[in-house]
Amino acid sequence: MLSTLRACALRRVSYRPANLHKQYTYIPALIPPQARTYTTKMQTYHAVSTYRAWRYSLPPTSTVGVVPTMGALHAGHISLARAAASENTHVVVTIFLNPAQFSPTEDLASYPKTLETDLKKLEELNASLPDDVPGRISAVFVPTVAEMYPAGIPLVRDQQVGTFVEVIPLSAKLEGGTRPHFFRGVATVCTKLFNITSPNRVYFGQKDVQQTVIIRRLLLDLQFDIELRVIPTEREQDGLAMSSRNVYLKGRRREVAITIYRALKAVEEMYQNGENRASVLLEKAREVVSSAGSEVKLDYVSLNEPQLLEEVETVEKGRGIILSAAMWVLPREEGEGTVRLIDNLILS
Ligand SMILES: Nc1ncnc2c1ncn2[C@@H]1O[C@H](COP(=O)(O)OP(=O)(O)OP(=O)(O)O)[C@@H](O)[C@H]1O
Ligand SMILES: CC(C)(CO)[C@@H](O)C(=O)[O-]
Ligand code: BAL
Repeated sequence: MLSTLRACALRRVSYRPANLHKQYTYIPALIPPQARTYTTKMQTYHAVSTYRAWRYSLPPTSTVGVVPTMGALHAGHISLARAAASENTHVVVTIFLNPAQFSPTEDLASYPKTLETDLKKLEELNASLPDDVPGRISAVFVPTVAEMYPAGIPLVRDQQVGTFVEVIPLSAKLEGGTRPHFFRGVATVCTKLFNITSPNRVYFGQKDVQQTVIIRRLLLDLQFDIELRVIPTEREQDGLAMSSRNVYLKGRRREVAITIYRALKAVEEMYQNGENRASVLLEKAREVVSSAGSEVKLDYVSLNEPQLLEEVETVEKGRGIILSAAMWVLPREEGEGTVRLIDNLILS
């Protein structure tokens, strides 16, 4: 097996589990020492042309793992970058607050922007990675809106011109019910980012589970030669999924935010105790959220299979059924906005 892997690495052929009928495991020694980049300084690129000049200068033995983000980095993003460093010679983090995935009534204007701290966190990660980790963050791609959308990008869909990517009907389900514009914006920007950054692998978080299902489909349908990695959700001590938007939650609102995770865990426990009817399981989640009072409101809770996101009536073992929910934390004081949280667990 080792020689097969080494041959794959040297020919820059993807090492796919399907080839080996085995679960993927990373073996650091397979990355040739000459392709390692410990001493490379992390560079920030704002233009597609300068990024590409760097990307095309890499030796063919290099592998590039890309972590797309909207910035305001937290431990969840860092775990994606760490995973990318563990199996690529170069990690590229993209930071782009993508207007196309926001509706005119959403929080594009107030979304946290912390570029300086973000870059510092990535430098710190680089410094903390042990020697046997083959990759480092070599590049941070921080494009301007004009660079990504040369024709401009008004938030009103009817006013948008240019090329857009839609993954149907997946994009209309779950999150798409409340955010119909959302996945068109995500699929479009990810297609652009993949074309620009030329990754071998891309890293997405389980927290945005529908996004991972859509990206998997997009990679397949548009024939991208890119492997998708889905990284487990990083959580706060009480279980709240880390999210850039958590900075909006202070005091009492932070306390009640945990309700979404409690609801999912209550369903998981019920399932583990033998209940597998979706209607009963989902009712349990609704009960947990409604008993938390009027400060939170459930948007949806759903049980879906992981390929087409079809709703299921019973949770069958071994299918990786997705239990997902979205919940609003309502304003308490003048000037506060509603905060929408999402979370999910896989019932396996
Ligand atoms: N808690 C987390 N654990 C693991 N990955 C995460 C976590 N939160 C976000 N990610 C992943 O990081 C990537 C970039 O996400 P993004 O920049 O939108 O951050 P976010 O915290 O999800 O922000 P938002 O508050 O807007 O939802 C996505 O693939 C996302 O799934
Ligand atoms: C994938 C992404 C960076 C596209 O803007 C965004 O949807 C996110 O951060 O999850
Ligand atoms: N990670 C999700 C990005 C968004 O809500 O726009």
